[in-house]
Amino acid sequence: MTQPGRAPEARPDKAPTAQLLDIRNLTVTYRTGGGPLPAVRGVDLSLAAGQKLGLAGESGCGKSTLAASVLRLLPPGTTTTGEILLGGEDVLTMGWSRLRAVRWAGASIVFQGAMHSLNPVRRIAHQIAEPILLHDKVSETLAHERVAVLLEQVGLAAARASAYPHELSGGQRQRVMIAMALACSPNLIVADEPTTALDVMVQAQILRLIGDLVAAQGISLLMISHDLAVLAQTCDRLAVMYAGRIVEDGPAHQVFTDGRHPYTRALAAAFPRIGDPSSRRAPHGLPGDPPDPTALPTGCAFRPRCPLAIETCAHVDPALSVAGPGRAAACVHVTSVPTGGER
Ligand SMILES: Nc1ncnc2c1ncn2[C@@H]1O[C@H](COP(=O)(O)OP(=O)(O)OP(=O)(O)O)[C@@H](O)[C@H]1O
Repeated sequence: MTQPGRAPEARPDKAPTAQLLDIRNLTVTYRTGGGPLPAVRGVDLSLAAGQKLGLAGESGCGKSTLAASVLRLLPPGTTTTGEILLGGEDVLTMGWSRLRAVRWAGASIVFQGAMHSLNPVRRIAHQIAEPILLHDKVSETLAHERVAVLLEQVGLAAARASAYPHELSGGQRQRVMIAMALACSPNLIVADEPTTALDVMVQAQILRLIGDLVAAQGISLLMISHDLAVLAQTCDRLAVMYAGRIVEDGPAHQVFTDGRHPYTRALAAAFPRIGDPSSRRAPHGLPGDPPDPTALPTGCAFRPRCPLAIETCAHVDPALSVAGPGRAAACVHVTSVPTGGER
């Protein structure tokens, strides 16, 4: 599906393409002891050059699986069908040497929990320099000069270059991960719950940092979170995922304040708006639980939790359809879901 996006910013060394990332009919099925587990089911999602797309949804809906697919980081035995076009090349079918070249330089990932992603016994300067040395084939001296620039960009003093990960705070470690993600000037950064486990103040700083850096450098961003409010603050566009499918997609502010799918509305109501004093209520969970991916209900997967479910919903699993200018939602009520206006 194609959505209008923010105009790409000037980036002399990278030619902007209409859709930098174009995911078509992606299905990902894990092999488990209990049989095949469909984690992503026929997803279409695209991202324009320079655009910031947020992907939201509750735990287990397939967000991380989708993120990992973009760089083919899924466990062996996982079946993936469809296409993931990155700059026009299909990541799912490219050879290993091309895939190695695309990782870091074409697209990079910032995972949640930097402590698990960083090597505890290597100084951070060496870890940030590693992808630069691997991809850009520059001298050690030049690589370390670039590390100093990157550290400054992510707000860390150059003196921290010699630190080991355990000598840094959680927020500082996440800044190191962002520096690594930027190291080879990728076209796309995928940030998978980049602020989970950080305190609220630090979360806001890190989100602002990611948003500012990608905007300044014209990098596209796919940011993943269960928190729609966080994504609405950082991204231009939001896609909402439920039980392995995209159920809504549209401009960030509109999706957050006036969701067209009942799940989007429930998710938006479950999180307060950051920095909005009128919404300082505790986040509350959605009633019920997401379905077991191996035993999905018939028809619409959201039906058992949906306040608007009707008989048709037991038989029809709706596809995404137009729900306004630049908007799409997958619900039989798509034209009749009452709009709530500003929350
Ligand atoms: N390696 C794996 N093997 C088998 N099943 C998996 C694997 N990784 C994830 N799953 C299952 O796939 C489904 C989607 O998981 P995924 O982690 O992609 O969701 P998520 O929305 O990112 O959730 P979270 O926010 O908790 O990370 C879940 O049912 C999960 O249990």
